Amino acid sequence: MPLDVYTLYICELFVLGFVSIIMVFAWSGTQYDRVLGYSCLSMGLTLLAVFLSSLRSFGFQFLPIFVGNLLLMLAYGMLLNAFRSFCGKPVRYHWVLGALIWAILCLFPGFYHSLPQRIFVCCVLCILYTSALIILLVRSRASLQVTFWPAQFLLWVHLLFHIARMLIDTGSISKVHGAIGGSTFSLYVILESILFVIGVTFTILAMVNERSQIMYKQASLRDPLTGVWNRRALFNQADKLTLRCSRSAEPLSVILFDLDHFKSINDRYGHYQGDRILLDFCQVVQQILPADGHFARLGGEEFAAILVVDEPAAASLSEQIRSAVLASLPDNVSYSVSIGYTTRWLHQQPFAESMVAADEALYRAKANGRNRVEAFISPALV
Ligand SMILES: Nc1nc2c(ncn2[C@@H]2O[C@H](COP(=O)(O)OP(=O)(O)OP(=O)(O)O)[C@@H](O)[C@H]2O)c(=O)[nH]1
Repeated sequence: MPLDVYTLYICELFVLGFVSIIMVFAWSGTQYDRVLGYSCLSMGLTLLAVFLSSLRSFGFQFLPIFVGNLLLMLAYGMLLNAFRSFCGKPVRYHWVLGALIWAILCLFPGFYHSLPQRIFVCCVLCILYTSALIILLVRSRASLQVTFWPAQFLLWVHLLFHIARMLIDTGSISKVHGAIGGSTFSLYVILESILFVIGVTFTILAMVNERSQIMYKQASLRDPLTGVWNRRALFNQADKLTLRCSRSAEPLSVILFDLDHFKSINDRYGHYQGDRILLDFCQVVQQILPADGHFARLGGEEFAAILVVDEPAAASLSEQIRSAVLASLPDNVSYSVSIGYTTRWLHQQPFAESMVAADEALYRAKANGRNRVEAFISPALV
């Protein structure tokens, strides 16, 4: 059974209306996320463009040809803005370029009255916009683990369709009134655009949802002030490292840090300065620790690191950190740190026991005058 252009038209208007409503609800539900905001505008403009295109069957020329396609280019521009916002890029003039080119070309009667030329330019602009969306998607690969490939697939199908249309659609006038573009190829254009609109709507919703989930997950594992891992993340990581070390018979070292007399620093210089010292301390430690070390803020002015290194390496790193902290004078404020560490080779014991041992060493560092490094001494050796 051949596809009927009028039925497809109604389907497209219905689908566009429906996805526009979904987008508006999703946009308000996400506290007016910019990506969804631009997507709403894109859907709304496409709906208007398709409606104006249907006026061709009532004998209109200017509204479907000039205004309809102009709105379609603006809709692509809004989609570009949505993807740029997703990448964290500012919205510039790019989104209006397609519409501008269309408006200028329509000033030439030769172009305005030539269906093949209009189809060719429309295809080129669609290909350019879709290519830009693909490039932006590749740039945001890091924040898209699940949605990346479906989104790529969708955009590549759209791109290839328009390349094929450029080669196949000769612009022969359709005998059926009301076809988008007015050519016999219009049936396929409407069909593809219905599928693209549905696909792009759910892809954008999935992209925004995935990004939020990653953000919330990151936030639940990071310390909001310093940006380093928090206690929960450290313990998650510790479980993995303990398993790895027990399999490979590698040593696991735990180092605990506690800034000295931090209360008096807060009292003397203020809480804001105290925060700056916490940030400085994290910077100093991260410059010294090996890249595969895990460093976290346990709370207040207490920090911990877990590393797959033996005792001499743990002692050397601790000493380096202690002296680097002393030499670092953020805003000319001097501060110091007490450090306790422990190293274990056999990992039958839970990780929490290593924490208790390192804490015991830290307690001795404080008791012995602060600004020093102490190792855990096993009771069997005392
Ligand atoms: N500026 C700032 N201060 C904090 C933060 N979290 C905890 N503190 C302060 O850290 C101080 C910790 O004080 P104490 O536990 O008495 O320890 P201390 O003064 O460092 O003394 P010792 O550990 O014995 O050397 C308290 O005054 C807390 O208010 C924070 O996020 N920012």
